[in-house]
Amino acid sequence: MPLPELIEIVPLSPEQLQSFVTHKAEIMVPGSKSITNRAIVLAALGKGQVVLKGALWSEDTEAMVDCMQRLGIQLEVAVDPVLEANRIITIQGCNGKLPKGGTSDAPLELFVANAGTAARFLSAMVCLGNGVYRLSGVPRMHERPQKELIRALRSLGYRIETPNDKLPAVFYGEGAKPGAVTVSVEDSSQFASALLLSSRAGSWNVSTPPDANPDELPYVEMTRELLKAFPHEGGEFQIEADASSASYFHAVNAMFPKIAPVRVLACQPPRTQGGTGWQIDAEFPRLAPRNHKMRSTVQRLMSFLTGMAQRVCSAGQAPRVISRKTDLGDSIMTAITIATLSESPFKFVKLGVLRKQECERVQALRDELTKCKVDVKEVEDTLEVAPCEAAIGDASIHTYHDHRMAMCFATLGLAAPGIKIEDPSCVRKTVPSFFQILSAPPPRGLGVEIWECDPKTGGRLRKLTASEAVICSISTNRKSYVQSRRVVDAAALLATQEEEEMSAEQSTIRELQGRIEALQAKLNASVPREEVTSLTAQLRRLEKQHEELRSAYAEAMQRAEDAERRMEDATRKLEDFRRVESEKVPAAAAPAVTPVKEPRPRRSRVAAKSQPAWQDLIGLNQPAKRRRREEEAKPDRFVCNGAAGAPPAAGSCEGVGPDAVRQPARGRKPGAADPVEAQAFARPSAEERMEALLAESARGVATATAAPQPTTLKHEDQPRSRPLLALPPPPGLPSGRSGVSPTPPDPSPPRRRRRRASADLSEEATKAALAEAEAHQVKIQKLKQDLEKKRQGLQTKRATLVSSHEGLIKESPTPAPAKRPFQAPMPKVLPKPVAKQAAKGPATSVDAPSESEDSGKGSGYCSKLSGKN
Ligand SMILES: O=C(O)C1=C[C@@H](OP(=O)(O)O)[C@@H](O)[C@H](O)C1
Repeated sequence: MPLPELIEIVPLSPEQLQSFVTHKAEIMVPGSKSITNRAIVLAALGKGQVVLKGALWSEDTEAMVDCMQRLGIQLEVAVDPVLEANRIITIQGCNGKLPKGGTSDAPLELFVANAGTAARFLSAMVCLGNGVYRLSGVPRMHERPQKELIRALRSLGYRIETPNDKLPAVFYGEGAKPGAVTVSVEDSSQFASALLLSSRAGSWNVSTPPDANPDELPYVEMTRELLKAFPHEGGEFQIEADASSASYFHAVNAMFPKIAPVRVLACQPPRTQGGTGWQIDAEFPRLAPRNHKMRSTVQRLMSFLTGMAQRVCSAGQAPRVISRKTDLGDSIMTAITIATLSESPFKFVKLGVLRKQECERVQALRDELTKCKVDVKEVEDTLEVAPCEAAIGDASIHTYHDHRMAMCFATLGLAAPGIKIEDPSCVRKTVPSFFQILSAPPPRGLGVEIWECDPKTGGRLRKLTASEAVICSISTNRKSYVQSRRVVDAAALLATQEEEEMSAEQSTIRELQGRIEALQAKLNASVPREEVTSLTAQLRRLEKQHEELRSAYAEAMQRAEDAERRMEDATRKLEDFRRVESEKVPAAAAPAVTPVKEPRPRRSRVAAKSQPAWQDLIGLNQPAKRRRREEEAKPDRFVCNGAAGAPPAAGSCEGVGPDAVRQPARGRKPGAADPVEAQAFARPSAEERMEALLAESARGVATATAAPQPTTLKHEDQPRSRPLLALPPPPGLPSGRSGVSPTPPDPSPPRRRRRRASADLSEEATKAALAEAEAHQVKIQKLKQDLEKKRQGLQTKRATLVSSHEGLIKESPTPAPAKRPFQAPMPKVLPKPVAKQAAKGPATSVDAPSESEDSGKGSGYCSKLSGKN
């Protein structure tokens, strides 16, 4: 049964503390994880049978034992009568020859959970095997460094396959390969330890870089010392209690120094006090920050005097510095957690490796201590902790699956109230019995009150008994161990399979993405950006000019129509005048002829509009027009004396038409005999007035046709010889306007032509403008054709690329990309409308014009290209 999700540690009460004055808690710390896992490797590679006593039984050592069994190493796990938390492990050495190995198709799977020692030590060891091995762990283990070790092993000639120099990785066991190797310990000292542990069997000469300070390599030193002390040919080996695990109980003494409630049993003293010195953390009791408020009077007086002396010497209290490299190992986390209880500030330095361990420990410590209102600062790889001014505690501690985070803060909770530990079961990694020791009644434990809390509200639910505080995953015999392993294995296998599937999917996705990017790049490269841009700009310019011409043309037409209207008015007036004049002719002089107007198909205004003569409209053919009008005014036949249909008699009315009517008036000299006539002739003659009106309308036409020309037009450049009206009309004008025949020869006399000089000029201008418009249009057509060709080429390319991309998508076995509808890669450089069309998909390709194109509404690039503008 695992521990509850959230527990609260109740600080030791004054009564509890008082009870420890007379009866200290006597705590046995389980075996060292580091030594246990080293000893298992050494025993497995050795010759005879080795019995390991006091071996730690925790997640990390279980992982190692399990891997050994998978490798075919004969191994027995038995209860250790000395300490429930330990085991006696009997191992039959394989003499450097691993019995089992997999194939490249089915490598032998080794799952190391989050055990750094198992991961590193086994990486080196399996290279000595015979076959293929695949090492994997929990996700965090796959993030932890492995690169330098893999590099070193490769340099010795071993084959290792890993995409990122981390786990999971496949190792090819090729037996011993004598050679020398230097390995850096910057990321982890375990790299050097791993090589050293297998160095005897592999005939490797392992060294650390010459500049590496041996004092900074306590764990490598531990390995070297073990190599010397281990019974490689068989025998018994006693594993020391774990000094790092002991640090939590020594910390209780440091927090309550006056009472020092705990006696920590079976732990090696520091080397200076006759200990083996294998474990750097044996130094913890000496270096641990002490809670000054809880010190005895003598201790406080001593501390006061020391502080005074320090203040006098350094004008301020210098922080105490503790280094992760030379002073403490894993137990530095314990020191950091309780440092705030000391009266002096602390500076913990060289913490870089902590960032790459079970979690990012520097940040984790900083964040969780800050939650507890501890004044802690992270400066590069240093944590600076100030003495607490106010009360600390009252926080729910996130443990990041890190056993040491849980144990450090639970320890702090014995002095600081309101500390709750999330996921306390994570202590199973190295001290599964940790909370059992805390809660067990003295002298086997500290009798600490532990509450199960509601994970949501944080409220207390119930007090745990000591037996409930045990993590039951600890198996007591081989059988239960095997059973528990099966469960763990199944879960691990599932996790590994899932991970493999995921990574396979991810790599397929990555591959596809790469191919898409390559295709996109290819597509981008195939589009001649500059050319398209300049052609588009040119086209826009020409379209603008064309537009200007069109509006100028329309304006000119409007003015011409106005002029024509005025001309018609003038003609009407003239005719009226003539009628009046003719009525004045004496009846005798006038032949008795009544002009009968035959109905003739006269051009209606509407008809005239639909079929106008261009010259008529702008007044260039006024004489012709006038003749036509006069022609129309002429009676087709004359009725003499009321006899319709008979030709007039010779001498009387034969051949007499309107001219005959006019003749008398013309022949007469305007004189004063007739006052009415005199008055009439005092005014300008009809002809003169007609002339004036014509001139006026011609002026109007001239002004109209001299409509503003686009400044860009070069008049002289335009081909003048081309018949003006053969041009297609500018777009937007009624088509009838363009249907007129070429200009007939001008029948007007030279005098009239002179009068029409300005009109002629404007005709020239109009001709030139239209010729220029036509030239532009030809140019535009040409450009459009070019563009169309290019665009079609690009469309074809794009279609090819898209279809090949779709092919790729179809090829892909993964459902992931298929879930997302494929977005055809947009040729970014295409002009907007093309891009729009491309986005619509292949259905609106160039070959199948879009609806908007058909309906003529398309203002897009394609509709323009297909000449619908
Ligand atoms: O060699 C060992 O047994 C260990 C080395 C240290 O790791 P790094 O060298 O990776 O810091 C230590 O933190 C770990 O708990 C045990």
